[in-house]
Amino acid sequence: MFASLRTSLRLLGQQTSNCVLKSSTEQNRNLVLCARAMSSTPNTNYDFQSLKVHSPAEFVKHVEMNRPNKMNTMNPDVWREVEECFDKLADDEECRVVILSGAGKIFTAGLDLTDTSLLQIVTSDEDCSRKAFKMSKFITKFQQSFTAIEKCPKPVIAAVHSACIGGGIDMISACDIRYCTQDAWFQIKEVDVGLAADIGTLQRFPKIVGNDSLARELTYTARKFYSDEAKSIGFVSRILQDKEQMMKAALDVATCIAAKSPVAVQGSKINLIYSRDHSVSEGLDYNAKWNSAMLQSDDLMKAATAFVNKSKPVFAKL
Ligand SMILES: CC/C=C\C=C\CC(=O)SCCNC(=O)CCNC(=O)[C@H](O)C(C)(C)COP(=O)(O)OP(=O)(O)OC[C@H]1O[C@@H](n2cnc3c(N)ncnc32)[C@H](O)[C@@H]1OP(=O)(O)O
Repeated sequence: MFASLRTSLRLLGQQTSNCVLKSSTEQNRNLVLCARAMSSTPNTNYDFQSLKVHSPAEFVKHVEMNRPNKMNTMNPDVWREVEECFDKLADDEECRVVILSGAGKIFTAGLDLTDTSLLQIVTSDEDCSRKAFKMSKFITKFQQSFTAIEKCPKPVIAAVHSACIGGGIDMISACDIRYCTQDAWFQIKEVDVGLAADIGTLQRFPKIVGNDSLARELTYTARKFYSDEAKSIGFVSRILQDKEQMMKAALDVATCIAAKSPVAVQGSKINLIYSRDHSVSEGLDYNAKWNSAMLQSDDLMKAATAFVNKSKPVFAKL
C-alpha cells in the first residue's frame, strides 16, 4: 500500500514539475495572499475586562473567563467581549485551537442576576410591542456572542470545573469538545429564574446528547447533573481528577489539533456544523463542493509526503 502511495506521490511530483499542479496551487496561494492583503490586518489585541487570553503553546489560545469575584457571571459587557474575542480568534492565523475555562471557584454561575439591563427594558413605560422589539434585539445580541464561538472555525475546547449553570450551558454547548473535572456539575437553571433558556441551550444541547427525553427532563426540572452523568450522556467526553489535570489534558489535545493541517481541521468543523443543521444529502453536497477547492491545498501533499517519509509535516499559517 505504501509502495503505491509512493508511486502516486512520485507521479504527482512529476506533474508538479510539469507545472500541471504547480500552476493551480500557486494560483490558489496567490489568491489567498491577495485576499489577505485586501482584508484589513487582523486585530490580535486581546485586551479585555472580563476575559484573559493566554498563549500556552504554538497556535493554541486559552480564553479564561476572568470575573472570579463575580462567579464568572455574564452581563452585557461579558457577552460583547466574548463575541469580539472569538471574532478575533477566527481571524488570527496564530490561533488554530482555543481552550475556554473559568478563573476562580467555579466555571460560571450564568446570568448575572444583579445586572439591571434586562429589568430596565421590562419596567420601562413603553408599550409592550416596543419593549418586545428592544428585548428581541437584546436577546439576539447575546445569542450572537455564543454563536461567535460556533462560527469561529478553530475548534474550541471547554474545560469546566465545579459549577456550570444557566448561560454556562448555552456557552459550552456552542463549543466543539467538553472536558470537566470530577467535581463538575451542570444545571439548565433557566426555569428556576422564570425564563425559557434563549441563548442556545434549547437548540444545541439536545443535539449534543441525542436524548430528547432527557434533554426535556433536565430543561423542565432544572435538576443538577454531575460529571458522571454528563459523560454518560455524551455532554462531556472526558472527566479529569482536578482542574490542573483537566487543563493539562485540554492543552494536550489542543497541541495535537494545532499540529494538524489548519485547512483540514477548520474545514472539518465547518462541515460538521453544516451537516448537523442539514440533511445527509445536503451535507454531502456541501462537503463535495468544499473539498473540490480544499483538496487543492498544499497541506494535502505535505501530509501525504510526511506520512511516506515518516516525518512531521509543517503547515503554513491560515
Ligand atoms: C437574556 C437572558 C440571557 C441569558 C440567560 C441566562 C440564564 C441563566 O444563566 S439562569 C441561571 C442564573 N444563575 C443562577 O441562578 C445561579 C445562582 N447561584 C447559585 O446557585 C450559587 O450562588 C452558586 C453559583 C452555586 C454558588 O454557591 P455558593 O458557593 O454557596 O456561593 P453563594 O454564597 O451562593 O454565592 C456567592 C456570591 O455570588 C453571588 N452570585 C452567585 N450567583 C450569582 C448570579 N448568577 N448572579 C449574581 N450574583 C451571583 C451570590 O449572590 C453571592 O454574593 P454575596 O455578595 O457574597 O452574597
